[in-house]
Amino acid sequence: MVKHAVLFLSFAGEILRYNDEKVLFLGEMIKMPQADTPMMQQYRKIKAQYADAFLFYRVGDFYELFEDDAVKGAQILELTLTHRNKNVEHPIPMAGVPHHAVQSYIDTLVEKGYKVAISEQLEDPKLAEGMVKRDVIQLITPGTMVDDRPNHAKTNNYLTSVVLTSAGYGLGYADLATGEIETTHLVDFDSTFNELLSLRTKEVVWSGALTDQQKDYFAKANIIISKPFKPEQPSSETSFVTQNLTNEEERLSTSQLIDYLVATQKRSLAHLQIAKTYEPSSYLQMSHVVKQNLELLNSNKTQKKAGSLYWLLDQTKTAMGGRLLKQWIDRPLIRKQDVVARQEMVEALLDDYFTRESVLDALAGVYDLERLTGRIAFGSVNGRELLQLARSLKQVPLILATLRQSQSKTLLDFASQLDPMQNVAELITTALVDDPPVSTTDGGLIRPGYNDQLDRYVDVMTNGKRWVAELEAKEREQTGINTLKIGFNKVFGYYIEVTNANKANVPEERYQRKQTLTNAERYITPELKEHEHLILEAENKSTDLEHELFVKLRDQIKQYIPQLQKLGQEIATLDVLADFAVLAEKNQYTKPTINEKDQNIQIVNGRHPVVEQVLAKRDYIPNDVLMDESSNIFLITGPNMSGKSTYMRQLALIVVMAQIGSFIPAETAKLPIFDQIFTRIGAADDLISGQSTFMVEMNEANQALMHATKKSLVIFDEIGRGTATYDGMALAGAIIKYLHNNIHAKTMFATHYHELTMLDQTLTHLKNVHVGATEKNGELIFLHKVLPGAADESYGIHVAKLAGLPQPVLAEATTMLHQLEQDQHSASTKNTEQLALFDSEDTISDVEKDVISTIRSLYLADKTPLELMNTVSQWQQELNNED
Ligand SMILES: Nc1ncnc2c1ncn2[C@@H]1O[C@H](COP(=O)(O)OP(=O)(O)OP(=O)(O)O)[C@@H](O)[C@H]1O
Repeated sequence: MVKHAVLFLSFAGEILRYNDEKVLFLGEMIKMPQADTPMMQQYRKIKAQYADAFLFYRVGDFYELFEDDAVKGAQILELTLTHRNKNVEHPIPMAGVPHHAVQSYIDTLVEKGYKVAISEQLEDPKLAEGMVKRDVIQLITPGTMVDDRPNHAKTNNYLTSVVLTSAGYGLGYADLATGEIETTHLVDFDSTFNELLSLRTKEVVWSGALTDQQKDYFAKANIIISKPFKPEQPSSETSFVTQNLTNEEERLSTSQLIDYLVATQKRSLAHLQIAKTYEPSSYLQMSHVVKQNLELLNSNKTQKKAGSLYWLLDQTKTAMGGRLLKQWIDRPLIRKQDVVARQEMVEALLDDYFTRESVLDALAGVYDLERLTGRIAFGSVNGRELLQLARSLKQVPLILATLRQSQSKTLLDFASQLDPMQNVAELITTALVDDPPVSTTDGGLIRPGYNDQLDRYVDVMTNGKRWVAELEAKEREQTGINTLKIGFNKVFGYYIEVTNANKANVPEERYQRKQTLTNAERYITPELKEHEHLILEAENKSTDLEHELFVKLRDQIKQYIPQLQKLGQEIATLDVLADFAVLAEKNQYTKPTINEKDQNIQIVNGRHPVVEQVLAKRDYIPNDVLMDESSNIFLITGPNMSGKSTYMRQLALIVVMAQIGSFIPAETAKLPIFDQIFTRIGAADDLISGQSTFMVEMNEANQALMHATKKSLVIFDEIGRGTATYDGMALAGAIIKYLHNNIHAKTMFATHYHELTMLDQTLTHLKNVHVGATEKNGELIFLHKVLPGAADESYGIHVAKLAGLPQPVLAEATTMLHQLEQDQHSASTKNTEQLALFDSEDTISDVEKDVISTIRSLYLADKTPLELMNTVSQWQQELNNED
């Protein structure tokens, strides 16, 4: 009995869940072997087209997952895994989510790198004959997810697309939320992959083959690779977006990108913009690793925004400004006039307190115009969001009026480009009420007076409701029942309700009993039903009409998408520049003078922008950076923790800030324009390529040696640490010499190898500097001041003391240090001689040259081990004879 009850309950559950399906069909489903039900056949047919996605299959009020999707989905989403018809031999696993909560489940899956295909019922199940038609209405993937959560608003989500032709790689990317599209062409896989990392893409549409190693790189970088969709005919969107592209790789990759968007989105994409081309070399180039090392967007430790340059700089008022600032940090400028144009705006806003404050106030009222245009294009915008658009547009005249009052030509010029688009604001505010509901289909959206027909319906409804209120009063009087009331519900419509206590006074001849409750009876009368009909009809018609009017309004605004996007970009620019002005004032930043004639750096009292915020400001010790031709390379020594890294990073961050147009943390500064920044900083292993620390170190050094120019900035922190001391020192020395003789890039090189400080005797453009520290009563005091010359002592033991190592260990280390210093005195003299070799190939004797050339030409496979030993012994003799 109990078993039967349980069975019944489980069927009842299914019936409830499928209450939108035909009952007859339900019966069929339960009786038939599951694999053969028409529904499962339909499911499988759809699933076959979306094999790499979770298929969310709509059944009534639920989205169901079946079979493998159900098993995997239940685990990831923590859903209860059930089975369809547990009695058959192979019950089908299933798991479901209620339709109203589906978004959070989709977000979770997509964030984890999966794709989700949404299969909807395409007809009303009540009207459908037989099987309800279903199909996928959208494929949501990591690169096409439009994340509307507020804390994601300042982040672009770029879908990328790559093609490979005989001429090289084409790369296109789009942010579906805002419609921005850019494209470029690149020569090799490495630079393409680096660009993908810089874009922080989660999904790349890739045509062509990939090696296992390349696939591995993508997997480690959490980038999923999707196959392109190849349409039979180019879509209108593709033709529109690619209309200006002449380069073949750029055109192909962008077409592939848009084809993918069209195929997955299956909805209007009217907000997609005409693709812009860009050259990575038109910006200050930094590899993804360099950006990470410099903590431009995320802190190295936490991988979060806090502690990064972006974190420091981002006080923008709008999400659009936040996204633009990120893009600027990713791509600093390299043309002086572009930097100066931004600086002029910052200066104008900084100098004019009134203008700045009024602009900031107005910006605070501006919503995300770019993303709103996306929602308008998709057709998913609601009344509240259209009003957000209108309210944002109403801020533009305020901004304009403020800018126009200013004395600054730069601000006046900026104002002259702004189109306030008040016609769009008017369209919206005349059509919509002040506080519309979220839904666009339930009425309550349109302002009275906007449409005559709608006003007439509203009249009927209000009159009808007034009539009902009057009827209630009249019935109370006639029956003498004071508690009589007229109510409404969706099932019974209007009814008269009388409590049980007053039942006896009901005029049975007029009232018709409709429903019995525990405490009351409900009645209807013919005249009440007649008015109900009128009211409901007007209500139905008015909600339909309101929706129709709303869609018309939305379509009207759709025509203005390009202008709205342009305005969004201009407001974002103003937002970031006003932000720079605010920071300049708050943090006492100064405008750097950009020099084009030479590569000299003159920073007086510079500060590290992030470290100075973290420390109490008065604790930060400013430092100069004065580098000219005669001092292209700074060799920096000093104890651990003294501030070597901070000093070097300070320069790199100041360069980035200057080239995005921001003012910088210094008293005064003259800076050249840098073309590239290279870094080797810290011991952060390269997680993506899985290389060892030393290999990463050498690779990064190699990037600089191969690609740096006179105009580049090279920051090397303790190169050579990852291998044996002399090995490392020799490599470090050779690298410095190569940079010095062949590249002439501005270089900062921090090292613990004291022996390297000798290089200043032979390398004329190298300058030793050290970060000062002093001892007081046996304690180490960091001065954090960068001073000329090399540091003369290693303070390792003092740092160990600061770290709290036990006293006996410190005492023992001190004794051993003295011992080693004595023992190694002669050895170090020899090392110095060895190092001198870097600069003295000429001092190699003829015998040594002979030995070297024999080693070079020796073909090892020809020799037995014994012969080799004899050869080596002969060399030894020759060399020793020479000594
Ligand atoms: N100019 C400065 N003024 C004040 N404090 C500073 C300054 N420079 C560095 N510091 C402080 O010293 C700490 C250590 O600095 P940093 O990491 O640059 O030292 P380092 O010499 O590179 O050390 P290591 O050789 O161990 O890598 C910083 O976290 C910061 O708190």
